[in-house]
Amino acid sequence: MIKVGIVGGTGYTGVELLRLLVSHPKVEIALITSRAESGRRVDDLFPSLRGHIELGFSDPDDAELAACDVVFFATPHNVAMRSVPTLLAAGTRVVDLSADFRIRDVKLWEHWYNETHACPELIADAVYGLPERNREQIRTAQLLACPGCYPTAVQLGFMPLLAAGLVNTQSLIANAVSGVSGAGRQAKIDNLLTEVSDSFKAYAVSGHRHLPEIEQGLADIAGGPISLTFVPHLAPMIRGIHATLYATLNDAGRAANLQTVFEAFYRDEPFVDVLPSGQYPQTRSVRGANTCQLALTVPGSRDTVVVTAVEDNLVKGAAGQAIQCMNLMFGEDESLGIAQPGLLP
Ligand SMILES: NC(=O)C1=CN([C@@H]2O[C@H](COP(=O)(O)OP(=O)(O)OC[C@H]3O[C@@H](n4cnc5c(N)ncnc54)[C@H](OP(=O)(O)O)[C@@H]3O)[C@@H](O)[C@H]2O)C=CC1
Ligand SMILES: CC(=O)N[C@@H](CCC(=O)OP(=O)(O)O)C(=O)O
Repeated sequence: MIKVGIVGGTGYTGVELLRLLVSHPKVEIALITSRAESGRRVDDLFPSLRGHIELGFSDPDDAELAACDVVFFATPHNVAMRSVPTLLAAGTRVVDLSADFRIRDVKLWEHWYNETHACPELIADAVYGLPERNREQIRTAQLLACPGCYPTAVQLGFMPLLAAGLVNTQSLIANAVSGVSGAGRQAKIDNLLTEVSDSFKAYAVSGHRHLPEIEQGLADIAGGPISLTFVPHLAPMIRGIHATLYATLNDAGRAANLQTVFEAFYRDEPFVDVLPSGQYPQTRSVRGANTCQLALTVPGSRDTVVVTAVEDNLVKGAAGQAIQCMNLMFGEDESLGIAQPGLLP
């Protein structure tokens, strides 16, 4: 059994890790931390887990965490990087759902996250946890940086086009829409029901923290610099991300059968589903599932290809992808514990 610790078990990604891991056949949850809820039973705070878990929350303690095989950090940025050196030295593997190790350029990270990085020397050792891109490196990773929720949808949507060199790399556009759980569980006036319901807005238009992460990933795929306009939006739904991606086709792109390109690219991927031509994905189809559904269209047979991509921000955008990576890291079937279809209605 894989002995698992979770730091940040009271947040939305933390409780999603719990929901999925309690029925994972190869996992024993050993430790779940929360500073605010230390001492309280997990199923008292989350009655949905009654009968599934007997543990209580405890304060984070690196020595106790180091007794686990793997520790998930479902914490804000600037938390994992304080513990990672100790855990790695003890031989404990780390899956970090936060942004601490996602960006290779430490100065760029410090600029966007407004912090000094606590262990810049370890950033180069971190493997970016997008299995569709880095599967082989993930298998041997000691330190895994899980992608952000928007970056997962945007990279999966653009990847087949960039990998095959079918679009202009300097004029990419991503309009992405998130449900409110993307902002986490902490109390904020902006996230009150009365503020977000029956409304829709763009935010961080001048620059979102996920922009450098997405640009880094897309440049790796394209094999050279790219330029992206990324506009996130908030929609009155609990879970889900819908990304609408635009790219200008080059000569090779105009000549290609793009539906065939996408289907071939993702044919062997268990968690990326290319819809048949003419269908468009909906967030409701992937609620609770580790699936990213994609569709592509060239409106009016002109030069712009439009890709629409959906995922559950808490599953393929966070906890599900983290478990997919853990499965790879421990030599298990990649789909173990995360193969459930979406919840409907
Ligand atoms: N929500 C989403 O859709 C996604 C989130 N992420 C990333 O995952 C991480 C967690 O997000 P989310 O679950 O939404 O966050 P939440 O705000 O919902 O939860 C944060 C958790 O971290 C704990 N925590 C906060 N500060 C510390 C600290 N200094 N030391 C130890 N524990 C701490 C909190 O518990 P306590 O304070 O009691 O210790 C709480 O359990 C973030 O980095 C986020 O950016 C990534 C992809 C998607
Ligand atoms: C709706 C909403 O507020 N979403 C969050 C997503 C942030 C996130 O999860 O980002 P990191 O993992 O990089 O911290 C936001 O836009 O800030």
